[in-house]
Amino acid sequence: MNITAIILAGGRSSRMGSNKALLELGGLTVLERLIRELEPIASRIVIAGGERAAYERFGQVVVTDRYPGAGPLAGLHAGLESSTTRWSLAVACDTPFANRGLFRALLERAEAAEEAAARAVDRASDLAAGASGGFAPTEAILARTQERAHPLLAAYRRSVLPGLEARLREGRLKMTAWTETLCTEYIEGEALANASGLPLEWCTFNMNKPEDYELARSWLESGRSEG
Ligand SMILES: Nc1nc2c(ncn2[C@@H]2O[C@H](COP(=O)(O)OP(=O)(O)OP(=O)(O)O)[C@@H](O)[C@H]2O)c(=O)[nH]1
Repeated sequence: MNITAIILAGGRSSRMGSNKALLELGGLTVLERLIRELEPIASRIVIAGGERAAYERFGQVVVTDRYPGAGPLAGLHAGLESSTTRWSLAVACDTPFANRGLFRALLERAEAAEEAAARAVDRASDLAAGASGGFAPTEAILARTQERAHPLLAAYRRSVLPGLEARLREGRLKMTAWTETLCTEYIEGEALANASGLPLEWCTFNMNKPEDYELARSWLESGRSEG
């Protein structure tokens, strides 16, 4: 199944004090690391948000938020709007260790969800007209660790777009409040660690503050983070 990858790279990076997407780790910017990991998985990579000029050199599609200042939900919206595939991966530009193993696991779950949806449609057409069998297709697959679900290490079905846009119009911008309304599956615990080949704490690690960046650098230097 073809899948689009959306890297969210807008926002203010106010806690970091400089653009998180362009922080360097192991000789590459975080954005380049993510692109390298996504290229074998995704048919198209979209960088959502931020200043177009800052990202054009990476050779990917760059899209602008249609709801500027509305945060990650607006970035996901811009990316999904430009996506031409039924499912899209979404990843934050501040998760430096998200890797192809994790992305492949999300893609495989999306494929399984799509097959289940297709089977349900077949079953419904065998039943009396109008009967749906009560099946609700999976619309989102999220990584989840003990502390929380990670809506920006996830896959989304394009069908979430109208609901997402409605929330943006209403100014309801909290991402987890929105994902809780979706029909969601999770990849968690050992499955996450196995897929990534990384310690669990690294899989979803994101860098918000300078000390997080320092920690990521020290992990990388210790040689433990290369999968
Ligand atoms: N396209 C887009 N992406 C965003 C926006 N706000 C945040 N993001 C992205 O969403 C992810 C999570 O961002 P946050 O850490 O919540 O916010 P931030 O603005 O990057 O950082 P802070 O200013 O420190 O809160 C990162 O990948 C950001 O680049 C936005 O308004 N538009």
